[in-house]
Amino acid sequence: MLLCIDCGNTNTVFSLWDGTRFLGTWRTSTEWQRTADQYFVWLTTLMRHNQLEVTIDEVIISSTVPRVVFNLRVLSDRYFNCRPLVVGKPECRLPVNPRVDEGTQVGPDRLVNTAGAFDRHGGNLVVVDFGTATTFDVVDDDGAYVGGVIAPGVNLSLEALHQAAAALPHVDVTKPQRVIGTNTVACMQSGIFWGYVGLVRGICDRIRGERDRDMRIVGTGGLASLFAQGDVLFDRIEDDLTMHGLTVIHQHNKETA
Ligand SMILES: Nc1ncnc2c1ncn2[C@@H]1O[C@H](COP(=O)(O)OP(=O)(O)OP(=O)(O)O)[C@@H](O)[C@H]1O
Ligand SMILES: CC(C)(CO)[C@@H](O)C(=O)NCCC(=O)O
Ligand SMILES: [K+]
Repeated sequence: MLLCIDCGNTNTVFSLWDGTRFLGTWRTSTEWQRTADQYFVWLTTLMRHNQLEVTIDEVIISSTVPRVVFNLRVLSDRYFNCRPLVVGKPECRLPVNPRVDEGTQVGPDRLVNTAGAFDRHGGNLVVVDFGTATTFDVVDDDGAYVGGVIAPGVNLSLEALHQAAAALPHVDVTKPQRVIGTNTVACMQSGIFWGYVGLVRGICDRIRGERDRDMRIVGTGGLASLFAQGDVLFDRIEDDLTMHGLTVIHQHNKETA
């Protein structure tokens, strides 16, 4: 059984892949101090809760936080008796290598999203991922990551507004009924919601223009479906895109071993 670990700057997601489907997905906050023993107790408790009595013998990790990889390696080694495949490390082969400026370390989550989206939809895609940052990954017709856009994440922007301005409260992201807010919270929600709808629309239009061809847009991450309520932003929304990408890269490494 394969354990896929997607570690972002805010959250770390674990999914169990039996070769055909995901048996379970569990989320925890990303903390580099968390030990292998803590991960194991947490994971086995949840697996037992879901009546999953399976043996994990393979692990793949994508981490945008380098520090957490150490304890996840210890987890794999100590409890699952295997060496994990770590996306972005030289020993982890990608289906297609990225084409970016020399010396650029592309975020592993973006490489994984690229592999997952290309596997499902073929080339000429833009993957929009609403995580800690809002990222746009441009996928060429051969499946190569060829660059993209990094914008501040939605929750990060809201938090920054609250932190920087004494009179602005903490607000949740929702779709406001109107653009013109008549109270502080409504004004902030409008700025975030319609602001990000415009940001996504504008950037995707410009990417299409710059590439001079049609590009299909795939949305992923917790907030994709919320922003899709504001405009026709995506051709597809896929919540499991990163996890799917991890299984694709894992399979590729098995086949080319
Ligand atoms: N309406 C909402 N308002 C605020 N946050 C939301 C809402 N819906 C979903 N989310 C957030 O989206 C998150 C899931 O998004 P995702 O896993 O893509 O990114 P992340 O975990 O925040 O970032 P990263 O992957 O960079 O760690 C959840 O943690 C949840 O807090
Ligand atoms: C942009 C984030 C933070 C999004 O998770 C991550 O992909 C990352 O740390 N990237 C490194 C820089 C880059 O992708 O070009
Ligand atoms: K993510």
